[in-house]
Amino acid sequence: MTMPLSIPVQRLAHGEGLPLPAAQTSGSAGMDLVAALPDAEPVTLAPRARAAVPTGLTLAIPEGFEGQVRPRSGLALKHGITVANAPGTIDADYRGEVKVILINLGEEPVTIRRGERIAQLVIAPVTRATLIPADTLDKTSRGSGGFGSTGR
Ligand SMILES: O=c1ccn([C@H]2C[C@H](O)[C@@H](COP(=O)(O)OP(=O)(O)OP(=O)(O)O)O2)c(=O)[nH]1
Ligand SMILES: [Mg+2]
Repeated sequence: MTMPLSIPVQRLAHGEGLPLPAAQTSGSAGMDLVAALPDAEPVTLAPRARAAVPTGLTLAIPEGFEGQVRPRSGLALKHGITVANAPGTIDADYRGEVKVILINLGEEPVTIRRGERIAQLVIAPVTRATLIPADTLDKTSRGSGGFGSTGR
C-alpha cells in the first residue's frame, strides 16, 4: 500500500510549460525531473564534466520526509550520465530551486536539452535520530569487521 502525500510545488518562470514531475506508471517509485534549460542553451557535458541542471521547481516537502534525486538507469547505461551526488538530498525546509548535479562518466560528450528527463525524485521518510554518547556498545558477531570482512 502506498501512502498518499501532497507536496506543494511551484513552477519558476523558466520552467513554465514543462510537465510537473509525476510517476510514469502506477508502481513507479520516482517522479521524473526534466531540465528547465533555456531552449537556446542546451548543456553539453564533456566526458568527466558535471553541471547543476535547473528543474524550474521549488517544493515544500512535509517535515518527516526528504526528496532523493536519483539517476535514471537508461541515461546511465546508454550515455554514462548519472547524478554526481546520488542520491541528492532535498531537505524538507529547502525552498530554493531543485537542481540536478549531472556528471558524464561516459566516453562521449552528451547534450542535455530543455524538457529532457534527467533524473527522478523519490520522496522518502526520514527518521529523526539523536546520538547519545555511550561508554560501551553492545557486542555483535560482526564486531568491527567491515569493508569485505565477510569475503568477496
Ligand atoms: O542534488 C541536490 C542536492 C541538494 N539540493 C538542494 C536541496 C538541499 O536541501 C540543499 C542542500 O543540499 P546538501 O545538504 O546536500 O548540500 P550542502 O553542500 O551540505 O549544502 P548546505 O550547506 O546548504 O546544506 O541543496 C538540490 O537542489 N539538489
Ligand atoms: Mg547540507
